[in-house]
Amino acid sequence: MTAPGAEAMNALTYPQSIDGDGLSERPLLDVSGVTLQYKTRRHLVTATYRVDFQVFQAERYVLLGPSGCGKSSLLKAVGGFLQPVEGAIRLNGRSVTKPGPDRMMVFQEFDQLPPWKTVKQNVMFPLLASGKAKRREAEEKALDCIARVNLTKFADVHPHMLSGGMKQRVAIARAMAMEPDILLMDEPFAALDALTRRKMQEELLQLWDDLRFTVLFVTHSIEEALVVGSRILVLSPHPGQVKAEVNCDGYDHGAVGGAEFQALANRIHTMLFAEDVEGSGKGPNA
Ligand SMILES: Nc1ncnc2c1ncn2[C@@H]1O[C@H](COP(=O)(O)OP(=O)(O)OP(=O)(O)O)[C@@H](O)[C@H]1O
Repeated sequence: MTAPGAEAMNALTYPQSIDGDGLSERPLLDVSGVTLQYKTRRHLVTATYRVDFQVFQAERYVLLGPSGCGKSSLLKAVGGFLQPVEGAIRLNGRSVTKPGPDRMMVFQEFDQLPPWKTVKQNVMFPLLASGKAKRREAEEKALDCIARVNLTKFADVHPHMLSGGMKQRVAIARAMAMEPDILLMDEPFAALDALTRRKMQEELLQLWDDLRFTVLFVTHSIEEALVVGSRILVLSPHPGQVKAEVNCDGYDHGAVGGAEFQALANRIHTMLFAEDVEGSGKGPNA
């Protein structure tokens, strides 16, 4: 991976191709002009306003913004759990209208694993429930994914025997077993202590190096976004609008203390809280 220069931080640069072959590549995920709202009995809450972004195959794409800017709502919408009031979401050219096995979610809650199932049974469950695999094939796939996240020794134990980080790895293995087109991760490491969080970030990058999956990752940590991501969508505070897009491939934990990393982190910080929303010209009430 190559470290980007400061000029890599071009706002709203959507590459035609990420493999440099000069050919235009269709985005895997195309989010176009998406406004998301919640209707409560008393209020209409606009969570995001006309958000555009595209994710290409094998990208680690990060949604970054302050609390309440609609990151989770965007992820839910890509997951098919929330319908945009305007705009469109397409995966592989097909409109997203409901949840599907091509998009697997990993949440931050540790309780996402049913405690009465062993690690192996947890990983097998979506394969069996979706009809994607019969028992034998599901078991093989599950054991393979469990091995990839280094939990082979724990395949037959129940989740309460595992640390938070290990449970998170099981959740990732379970999602990966489904071979989704895109992995949706909603602040998956937010509840972990700093050391485990760092380890999990490294493990995710290692897994990505091995498997080159596509991931859409939500965080409100600038440092995490820079380390985990290959591109970052910077969102404004509530309601979330696109501020800029940042290319950040090549930063790892070793880069964190460096001047270049800090300069980029500072620029993103300034951008997050700047008044203007780039490329919009219109507010949510326009
Ligand atoms: N189910 C809901 N009903 C009503 N309003 C909601 C609901 N879920 C989210 N919101 C509102 O939508 C806005 C965006 O919320 P969302 O959770 O998507 O933001 P976020 O950027 O993920 O925040 P955080 O980083 O704190 O998780 C917030 O104002 C929130 O209060």
